[in-house]
Amino acid sequence: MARHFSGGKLVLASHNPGKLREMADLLAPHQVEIVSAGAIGLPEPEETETTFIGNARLKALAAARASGLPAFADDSGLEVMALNRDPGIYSARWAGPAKDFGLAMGKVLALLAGHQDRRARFVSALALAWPDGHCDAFEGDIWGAIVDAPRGSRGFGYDPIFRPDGHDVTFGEMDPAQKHEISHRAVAFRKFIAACFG
Ligand SMILES: O=c1nc[nH]c2c1ncn2[C@H]1C[C@H](O)[C@@H](COP(=O)(O)OP(=O)(O)OP(=O)(O)O)O1
Ligand SMILES: [Mg+2]
Repeated sequence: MARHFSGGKLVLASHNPGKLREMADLLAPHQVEIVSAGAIGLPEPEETETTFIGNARLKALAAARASGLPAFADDSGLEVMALNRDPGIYSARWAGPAKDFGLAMGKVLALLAGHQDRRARFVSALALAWPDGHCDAFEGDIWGAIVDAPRGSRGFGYDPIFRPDGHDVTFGEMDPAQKHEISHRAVAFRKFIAACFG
């Protein structure tokens, strides 16, 4: 059984501004007072686990223990089928220390050159952890294709090269409200809300 969140402060254990914005948007309809990990001086932990769920738990638990408050983390990434699911859990690291996603997207496109199979999926693992070490985690995904060149400047990260199945536009071109309806993060978020707020 997942532990219920019954209001009060929640630490958003992420240092990625694009993700923090999406997490805050998704939480907006619920009774939550959010504070970001950066705002209360928490460091960015090293992501040493080998799965999205593992790293989401690690980030949420580190923030909950350090702050004494419940903490919510997302670990996510892009899996490209023809690249043996790379960059996967290394999606942030492919952008290098400068967090240059132009570089990371260029790398994906260069490695995919000549491949027929453009299938890819975004994955999001969300974890809610408590200072006593209790933690619940939820995963969501969305399938799509890698386009030939980046399109659009909305969203963040790899959004301009990912076109979700059933749509003509990339996440970089899509209205943020529509991305919030269908994204990997939205799918995981619905499971989280049903289990922890329902
Ligand atoms: O909706 C998305 N649209 C585009 N790109 C995305 C998305 N979701 C994850 N991604 C890519 C970029 C991100 O940098 C990486 C996650 O890596 P990940 O370690 O979970 O996050 P992060 O290091 O950026 O911030 P933090 O760990 O502080 O939450 O995958
Ligand atoms: Mg990270």
